[in-house]
Parts: sequence; C-alpha cells; structure tokens
Amino acid sequence: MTSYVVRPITEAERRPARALLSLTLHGTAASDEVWELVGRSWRADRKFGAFDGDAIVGITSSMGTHMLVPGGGRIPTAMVDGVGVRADHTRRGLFTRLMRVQLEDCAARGDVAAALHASETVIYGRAGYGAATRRVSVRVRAGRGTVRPDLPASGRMRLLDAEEAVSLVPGLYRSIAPHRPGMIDRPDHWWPADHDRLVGRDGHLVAVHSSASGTDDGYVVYKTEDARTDAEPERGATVRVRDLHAASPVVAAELWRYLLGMDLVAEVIAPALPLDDEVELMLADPRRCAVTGRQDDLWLRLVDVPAALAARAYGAGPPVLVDVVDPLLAANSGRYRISREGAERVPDSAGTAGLRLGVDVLAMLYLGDRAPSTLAELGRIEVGDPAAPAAADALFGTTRPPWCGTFF
Ligand SMILES: CC(=O)SCCNC(=O)CCNC(=O)[C@H](O)C(C)(C)COP(=O)(O)OP(=O)(O)OC[C@H]1O[C@@H](n2cnc3c(N)ncnc32)[C@H](O)[C@@H]1OP(=O)(O)O
Repeated sequence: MTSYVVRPITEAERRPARALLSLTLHGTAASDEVWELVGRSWRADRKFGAFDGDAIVGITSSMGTHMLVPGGGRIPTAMVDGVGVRADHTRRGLFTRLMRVQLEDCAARGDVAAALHASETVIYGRAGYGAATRRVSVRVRAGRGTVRPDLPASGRMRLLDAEEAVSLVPGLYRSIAPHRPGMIDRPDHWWPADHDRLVGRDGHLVAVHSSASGTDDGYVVYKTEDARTDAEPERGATVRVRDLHAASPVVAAELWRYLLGMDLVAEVIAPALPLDDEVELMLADPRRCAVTGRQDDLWLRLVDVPAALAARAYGAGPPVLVDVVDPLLAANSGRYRISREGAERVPDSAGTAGLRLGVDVLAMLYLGDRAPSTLAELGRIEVGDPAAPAAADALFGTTRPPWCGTFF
C-alpha cells in the first residue's frame, strides 16, 4: 500500500508539477519556449503536491485575488487554477486530501472564498463548492451590416501588435472591470500564461476600441481559423473570442461590429458570455445569433461563511434565519440571521431556522445566480418556515446575473 505525502511544493518542483497538471488534463508538458511565460504564472506559493516517494502524482494550485460580491464589496479569494491526480493514482483519496489541505491553507491566509472552473461538474461539490455563475456560448453569422445600422457608431478600432497587447490590456481590464458580482481582479502573475502567451505565441489578436475623445474603453482578444479548402474556397473563417470587455453596451456593439465585419469571416463564436448578454439586441437580424450552450461557469467555495455573508448586500425582504452545514470546515456550521441590514451569526437557540442548507448550496445563491425558492422546491434546501424561501429570494436576489469573465 503506497503511503503518500501531501505537502507544499518547492521552487524546484514547479515545472514537474505543471507537467503533471498538463498530463492529467491530457495536454503536453510546456516546451522551454512556452515555459518561459507559463512559468512566470506558475509560482511555488499556494501549491500543494501529493508525492509517491520523489514523484509528484497529485497537485492543487491557487492564486490570491479579490472577487466582487453583490453590493460592490470585494472578498479575498483563492483562484484555484490547477487540480489533478495522475491516472495511475486516482480514486485513492488524494484529491480529497489535497482539497482539505488547500482549504485549510486558504482559511489560514484569510481567504473568504475559493473559486474555480471545473473540468467536470461531479468533482467539487464534495469539497463544498457550488456552481455560482453560469455562462452562455453564442455563434453569430458574420457579414457587413450585421450590427444594427442605427446603433450609434462612435470612436475607432485599432489592432495592437503583440508587445502593445501585453503592455496595454492589463490596465484596460482594470479600468473596465470588475463591475458585476463574480468578476475578479486579475493578479499580475495571471497574465503571462493566460494572455501574454496567447498573443505572443498562440496567434491571438487584440483589437481595442477608443472613444471619440481618444480614451480606450473596450477590447477583444480573439483568434481566427481559416476554414477555406480547395473544395470550399468560399467558406469563411471562424473567429473565436477569448476575452471581451467593454465599458458600455454601445462599446460592446462596436467590438462586435468589428468582429462581424471583417473580410472573409463566416462566423464569430463567443464561448463565455454572461447569461443576460445583449449580442442579439445589437443585430439587425437577431436570429443570426444562436445560443449554442449554457453551462456552469465559476464554482465557489465559501471558506469563511460569516465573513462572506457579512461582505455582501441584501435586498428588501423580511429577515430569515439560515442554518449552514459545512462538514469540511466545521467552524462555518451554525445559524445566521440574514436581513436587509446585513448578516450576523446568532446562537443556535435563536428562534427556528427558516432554511437549512449545505455550504455548497449557499455558494449557488451567494452571488445571486440561483433563487433560494427554486433550490428549496428541488429539495436542495430544507424549509423550516414556509415563508422563508420567498423572503430569501428577495434578500439574495440581484438585478443582473453574476459572471466571472476570466478564465483560469
Ligand atoms: C480547477 C481545475 O483544475 S479542474 C481540473 C480537475 N482535474 C481533472 O479533471 C483532471 C483529471 N482528473 C483527475 O485528475 C482526478 O480524477 C480528480 C482530481 C478529478 C480526482 O482525484 P482522485 O484522487 O481520484 O479523487 P479521490 O480519490 O479523492 O475521490 C474522492 C471521491 O470523488 C469521486 N470522484 C473523483 N473524481 C471523480 C470523477 N471524475 N467523476 C466521478 N467521481 C469522482 C471518487 O469516486 C471518490 O468518491 P467516494 O468518496 O464516494 O469514494
């Protein structure tokens, strides 16, 4: 029986740990050229490995940042950016051990939440994560005049070279986002692997919109794939949007006008837009836009439930007593009073709980994505007071659905 050691990785183990992650995700280890950028994002800090002797066979990794919550507050958040166990060591409890060590480390650092994009939906619920934001994928048939001609055209678009794309976009992202719950600050070391590498080595392009007064107010990172063949020379290219942020819907429309109006382009695919995205409202013929998918996006784990509940704002609704159950981080389990004025922990003897729910389910309603009443009807929340689900809907509901808008 193998006895594994779970511990922080050392500086020298960074590259093998990254190669392991790639292996578990069926990718290939970074070449020296790619590692030059990826390595800058892959710090030893906040990484835990599971070791079989000297060999690293499991990894979990995160970066520290802040996430916007309803009401405009920001909570310290761990962006969990890499989890994997080597195929010949799975189903022996290594993931379970790695999650526990990572969450304890997050709690010790003062992270109020941890967040990730899951490769599969069945994995993270057992560690207390819940799907907290969703995204839609759209495909728009391209062509000039696709964007409504009456939409006011303003400012201009310009294409950046790779060097400008590396130096300009981080500041532009900071000036435009985050503006809705679920969005995060992008740490400095997020950029080398997830932006610089794409624009420098992977053929992604960046187009920036500036207003009539010359202020940059939107950008899109995209890649084109030429689909023309000898048999189908008229077939246009596909444009894949990687990252699009705009200071207003009018600026977003200008970015779409640019993408859809490029020569030799047949379609534009954007795989990670907010649930309430307005692309079809920008089009002369809304049916040129097909929603091709809708799925979970950010999975959230409330590490410090009292701090998380206190950090967000609540809508107008009668107060509700909520019992939270957290088998992994037991300090979170207990009774909370949520009201328009805020949230506070109360003794278990204080009244009767209106709702009782797991910490994973709390994550699903924390940013406003899911209505407590729906989760109660589907048996995910126990109801102690029949008036509580509607009251919780009013308290937790937000005007716009949450969205992350950053892949990590
Ligand atoms: C943020 C990100 O990085 S997302 C990327 C996540 N990584 C991957 O998808 C890479 C491929 N998969 C893997 O590396 C591994 O299978 C992991 C990390 C998902 C799971 O690692 P393991 O060490 O096998 O998990 P562990 O043995 O702790 O399993 C715990 C429980 O989860 C279950 N489980 C684990 N993975 C899966 C899965 N993919 N599907 C269904 N159940 C699973 C196990 O059966 C076990 O259940 P039990 O407690 O009822 O017995």
